[in-house]
Amino acid sequence: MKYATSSALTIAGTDPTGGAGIQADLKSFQEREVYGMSVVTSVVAQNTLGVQSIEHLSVSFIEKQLESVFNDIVPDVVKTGMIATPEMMEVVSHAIKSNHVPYVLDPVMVAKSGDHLMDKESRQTIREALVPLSTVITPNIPEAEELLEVSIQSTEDAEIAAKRIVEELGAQSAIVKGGHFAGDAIDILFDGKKIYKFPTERINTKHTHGTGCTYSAVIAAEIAKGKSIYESVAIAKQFITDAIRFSLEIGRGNGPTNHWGYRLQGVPENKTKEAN
Ligand SMILES: Nc1ncnc2c1ncn2[C@@H]1O[C@H](COP(=O)(O)OP(=O)(O)OP(=O)(O)O)[C@@H](O)[C@H]1O
Ligand SMILES: Cc1ncc(CO)c(N)n1
Repeated sequence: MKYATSSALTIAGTDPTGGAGIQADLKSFQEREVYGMSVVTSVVAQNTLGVQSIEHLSVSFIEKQLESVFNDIVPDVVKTGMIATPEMMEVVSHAIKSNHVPYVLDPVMVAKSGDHLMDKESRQTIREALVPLSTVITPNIPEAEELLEVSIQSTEDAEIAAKRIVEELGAQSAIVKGGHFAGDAIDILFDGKKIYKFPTERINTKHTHGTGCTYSAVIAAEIAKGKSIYESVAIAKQFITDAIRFSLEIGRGNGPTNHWGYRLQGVPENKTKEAN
């Protein structure tokens, strides 16, 4: 028997330790019961301690991978993460434009460890080549600051930033994530009409490697199923909160989130450990 499914394609870099990048995206798609596909842009030697080295695939080979996917399975959504150079952005932009698919843009610039994942020129190109194509863009505070060349110090600043990313840079909707603020983790969504706030209590943990990748991948998975932006963000916010709350004791640095954390809600304490 064949079983109908939605599908999602991530175009991003890798994390061989499985917490961020393509690996986090595929785990998230799977948890949300969406068929996951991936096109690799850069192979990153990284772990929970930081980034050790990066090798970019050639633009022509990225293009070949995109053709292999789109000539066979047109995804219900595309999500992009690490796209390191302007040339890579051009081929990705072409694939998204010619296939008219919903597009979740995670403008990955710097890893939690502080290592740069994108060169300086690309931070300019992303604004022109990718932001106007996005159904939703998911910057953290430093990324929103970089996109708009402003300083964001408060939730009110984040609201203004989300609006400006839509009205001035041309995204259809924008979520400015509050993970980098002190206090509650409040994400701000502007969907082109209204501002919505998604607050959660900050979980006191250092294990937040790959939170942004996981969050945007879940948003993408829900959009693939036809959910609204608001519903997709609400589901993703719950998912990432549980993934951080039940983060895994693995690795020697800032450990990964737990992609099956949401399944542990209500599981007896002896089977789980609160993150700390
Ligand atoms: N300590 C925390 N407690 C609760 N929620 C958090 C915490 N840290 C991040 N979040 C939430 O996780 C999601 C991802 O946001 P974050 O700002 O961490 O992304 P990011 O910096 O792009 O992540 P990364 O670059 O490491 O993948 C947001 O919903 C944010 O509010
Ligand atoms: C490949 C990749 N994409 C995104 C991030 C952001 O956390 C990371 N660390 N690595």
